[in-house]
Amino acid sequence: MSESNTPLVSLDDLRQSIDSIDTQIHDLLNRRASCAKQVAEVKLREFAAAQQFESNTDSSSSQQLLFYRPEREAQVLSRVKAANKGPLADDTVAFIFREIMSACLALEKPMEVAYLGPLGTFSQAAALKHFGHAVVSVPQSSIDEVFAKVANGQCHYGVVPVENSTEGMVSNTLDAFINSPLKICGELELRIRLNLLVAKGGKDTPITRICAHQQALAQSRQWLDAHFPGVERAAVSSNGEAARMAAEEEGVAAVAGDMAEQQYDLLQLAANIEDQPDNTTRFLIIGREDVAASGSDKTSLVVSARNRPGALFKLLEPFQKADVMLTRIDTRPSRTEPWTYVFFIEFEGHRDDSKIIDILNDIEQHSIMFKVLGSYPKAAI
Ligand SMILES: C=C(O[C@@H]1C=C(C(=O)O)C=C[C@H]1O)C(=O)O
Repeated sequence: MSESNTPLVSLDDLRQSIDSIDTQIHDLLNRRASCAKQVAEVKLREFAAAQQFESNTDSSSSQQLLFYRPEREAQVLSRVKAANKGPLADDTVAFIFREIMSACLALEKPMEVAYLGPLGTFSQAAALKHFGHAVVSVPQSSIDEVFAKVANGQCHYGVVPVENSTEGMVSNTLDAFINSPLKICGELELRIRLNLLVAKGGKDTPITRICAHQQALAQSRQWLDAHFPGVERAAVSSNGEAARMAAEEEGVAAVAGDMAEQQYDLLQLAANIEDQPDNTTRFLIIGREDVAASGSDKTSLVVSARNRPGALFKLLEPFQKADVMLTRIDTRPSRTEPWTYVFFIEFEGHRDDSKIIDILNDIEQHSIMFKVLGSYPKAAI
């Protein structure tokens, strides 16, 4: 036997080591959870004291009790990734800590997160990726409903798709922001893998209709043209809904992801049918409160300029002058009068940074409508 094949330590010894490490991990997890519970008590005390102070001074601040702190969670995730020495991958370590924080936070207060349902959509996968599996994810029938549930306080946060690397912006989400009081509290990206799904037992049934959300149909258009030319395609409210239809209706196939496949116990006829191999969707987290700076943030704003030459240049010039990186700009019809537009501008930095305060003041002077949608930590996982 060559030297490299000679076990240095016996299997029994290794398993004993693992058992002893597990005991330590277990103990540390519960010690961490106890700390998080104490944090909750401190937050409660500070909140009660602030309320008391307010009632004495008759001020009308709308201070909220905030258990969940997006900026702190982003810092924890960035720190563990930066400190990771392997052999586990940085992303793997971040996912594990994501779940640990989610479980700790659930001891403080289980959060309810609204997403575009039904069960099994990419929006639900995004909600669980961002908040971890200890949150209660609450399906909604439309993006507008997600906004409404958060705005009226029935859910703590919402998750909405905002752009896809193949298909571009999700106009419904951008339009919803224009009149919404909600703030952007976070962002995340999700790799979108699409499968062609039918009911179990439907392998030999001819496919007469292919259903999916319009984004998923668009993201797999070339594949569907090549493999199912002439078969009717129907855009439905979500991929989850398409999966539900495929489970119930003979001859219906759905284009949807793994979660929908499991949720409705479907049969996969073809995997990864998306036309772009790196098909990715970016989601935003919406909430009612502003988020403090994490040290690595983005800011989004919606602005409308006077219809005159150089107006867009005037809006963008302050970024160039201050050397601030723009990460995205979109245009939508203003919906107040024809041929007027609003711009969604997204850039690096937090609205409390002095450099950004100056830029925002400058832009506000050159705009007829101006709203900061929020400053939030850059995606950490
Ligand atoms: C523990 C805290 O509260 C929550 C739980 C966190 C955690 O488990 O690390 C981090 C931020 C908050 O969402 C805190 O604010 O520090």
